[in-house]
Amino acid sequence: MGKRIGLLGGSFNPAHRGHRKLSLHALRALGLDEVWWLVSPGNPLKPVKGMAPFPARLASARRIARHAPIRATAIEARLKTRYTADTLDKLVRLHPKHRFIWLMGADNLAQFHQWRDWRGIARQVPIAVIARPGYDARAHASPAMSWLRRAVRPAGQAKKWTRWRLPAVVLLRFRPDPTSATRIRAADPAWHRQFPGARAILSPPPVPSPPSHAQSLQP
Ligand SMILES: Nc1ncnc2c1ncn2[C@@H]1O[C@H](COP(=O)(O)OP(=O)(O)OP(=O)(O)O)[C@@H](O)[C@H]1O
Ligand SMILES: O=C(O)c1ccc[n+]([C@@H]2O[C@H](COP(=O)([O-])O)[C@@H](O)[C@H]2O)c1
Repeated sequence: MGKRIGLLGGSFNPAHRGHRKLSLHALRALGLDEVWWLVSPGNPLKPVKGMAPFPARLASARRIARHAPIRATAIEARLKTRYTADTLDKLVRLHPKHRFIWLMGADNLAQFHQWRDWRGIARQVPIAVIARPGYDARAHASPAMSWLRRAVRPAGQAKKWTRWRLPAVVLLRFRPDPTSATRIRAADPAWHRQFPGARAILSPPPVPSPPSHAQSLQP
């Protein structure tokens, strides 16, 4: 049966309670069946330096997602995609009965215009933007938002997102959570060591590739 699924892409370097809270809020506000976390093999706009190994980031996401309708996945590693537009193309074709909505924090909306084919993404799936302390003004003034402004839907109609004509954006506001992975890394740069087999990537590998075991990881 087709499900209503929220997709939260992220580096999860590491995953934290902000990810969990925004996902639980989106589940309620959008009437979702599940949220899938797409742990990125490598955000095209972020440096490899300082990025913990994929298995440690995925393991941290699985730990934070426990006992909730949230699935921390290696979908992008399995599909061999890094750009969101490519991931969505493949996911929509792989799961024709499911309905997908893209979730992002306000910081991501502020730089959304730098993503490959961002207008195409907005025409492919609705987008729910979750308020984030310190970023909301920048997100509202962003180039992407000036294009998307006419596509904004009232938050009171958020549960009707499957019926919206695209592009469509809804801004979700709930008690803001100031947690960030940057702060967690600053307090504990070796956070990934708590996950067996985790190694810090201190310099870029010659050919970036997903881990060989990624094929066996659950969606
Ligand atoms: N506290 C938060 N409130 C709202 N959105 C958040 C929050 N934390 C993360 N997000 C959103 O979750 C997604 C994945 O975030 P990511 O894994 O990059 O975490 P982060 O804390 O933003 O990391 P970093 O500090 O390394 O940039 C992004 O869309 C981001 O905007
Ligand atoms: O497709 C792109 O061009 C693109 C550029 C930057 C970020 N993204 C995606 O944005 C999501 C959030 O990334 P991050 O690192 O801010 O957590 C994650 O799914 C990335 O793959 C995608």
